[in-house]
Amino acid sequence: MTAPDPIRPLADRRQQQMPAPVPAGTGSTYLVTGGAGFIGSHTVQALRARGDRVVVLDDLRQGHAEAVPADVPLVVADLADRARLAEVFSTWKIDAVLHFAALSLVGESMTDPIRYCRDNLANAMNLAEAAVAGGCRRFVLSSTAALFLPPEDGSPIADDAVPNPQNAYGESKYLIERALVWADKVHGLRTAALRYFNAAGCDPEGVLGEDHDPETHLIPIAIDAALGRRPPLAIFGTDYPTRDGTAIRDYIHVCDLASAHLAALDRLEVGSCRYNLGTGTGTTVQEVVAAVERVSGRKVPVRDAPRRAGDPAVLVARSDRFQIDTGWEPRMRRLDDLVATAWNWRQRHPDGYRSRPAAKLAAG
Ligand SMILES: NC(=O)c1ccc[n+]([C@@H]2O[C@H](COP(=O)([O-])OP(=O)(O)OC[C@H]3O[C@@H](n4cnc5c(N)ncnc54)[C@H](O)[C@@H]3O)[C@@H](O)[C@H]2O)c1
Ligand SMILES: O=c1ccn([C@@H]2O[C@H](COP(=O)(O)OP(=O)(O)O[C@H]3O[C@H](CO)[C@H](O)[C@H](O)[C@H]3O)[C@@H](O)[C@H]2O)c(=O)[nH]1
Repeated sequence: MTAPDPIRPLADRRQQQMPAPVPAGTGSTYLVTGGAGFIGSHTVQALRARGDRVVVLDDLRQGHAEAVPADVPLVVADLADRARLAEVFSTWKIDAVLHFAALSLVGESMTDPIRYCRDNLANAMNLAEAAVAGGCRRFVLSSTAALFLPPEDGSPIADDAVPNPQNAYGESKYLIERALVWADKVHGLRTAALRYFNAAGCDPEGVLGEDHDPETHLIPIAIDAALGRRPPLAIFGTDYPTRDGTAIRDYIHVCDLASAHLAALDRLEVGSCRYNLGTGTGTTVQEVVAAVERVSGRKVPVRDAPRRAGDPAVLVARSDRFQIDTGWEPRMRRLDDLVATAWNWRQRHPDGYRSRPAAKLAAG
């Protein structure tokens, strides 16, 4: 590569094969896989806000080029493509990898477990191999609460709880965590496995949001049901042993997860680690519905439905160790505030990223 090309307009970026290197500057360069997706794009925003250089790799199967800032190189590639990965690490000097790109739906993993275990593990290993060959020493893995069999009493799950996945998605992430232990022991690739609980909400400015096709996550579905943009919300399970019979999750704001990644990158200077990331507060499906109704001022039409395969009754995190070790803490603690950010995004982008004009995007 010679002199950097100017960043191309959005329409061209979807076809872009290998963008120009980031211009030289100070600070680190981070490779964010899945950086056009929900949590990845918010993390790119946080990295850029503190002045870091970022390269995004995403094949856009779920992600959106519009979610990647115009001046951030976007490599449109599948992690299965090892030659492209090697090219990325030879084009840029990558200081750390943040690995978000994965198959990540609990329900789908219970109908296609082999694909989940194979693709998630193989793609992560392709990436780790390219990182090691490229001299990269830090790797942050998007892991999950689905690693755990929740305690019967519904108490918060600590970082040192023994993993016991209840679905193939969780198993695939545990396989990656295990394999990366060996990448550290043998190759010195330090890894932070961040087990997020339920990521939710959106950028408070309403620039970035959650836009999946199909959407499976509770809060955006409840919002669209309130708006009459989809059928009534199916409540998966009303006979759980919880305060109102619906399942309990720990909803953590996506911007708090993004800031946790910045803290984890610093934490990796000390060595490999694994942490649970949540708020420590459990919320039922019914309580989420009530919050959407308060924030939107609209009724959320609902219907009772059977439990979804692989769904535990209660998943709540203990993340005090991460807070003690790094000083990080979740800032968006009120459910209504969190839901309001998702509502704000939907108001401003009724059709998701498609609502956003490309010209405006390229500018910011
Ligand atoms: N959303 C949650 O509540 C949650 C909770 C725990 C863990 N996680 C994990 O966090 C990560 C990000 O989740 P998300 O909700 O932002 O998902 P997302 O689907 O919005 O983002 C994932 C991105 O990765 C890309 N991608 C997927 N497979 C790819 C491949 N083979 N090659 C290149 N790009 C690929 C997609 O196009 C998408 O842009 C995932 O690894 C997920 O397992 C998410
Ligand atoms: O239409 C819906 C959608 C969801 N739910 C319920 O709402 C809760 C949250 O479901 P989501 O689909 O929003 O999120 P999950 O808990 O299934 O999974 C999310 O968090 C997990 C960790 O807790 C994983 O990491 C996963 O990647 C991520 O999608 C669950 O009890 C689910 O059964 C419904 O009742 N109806």
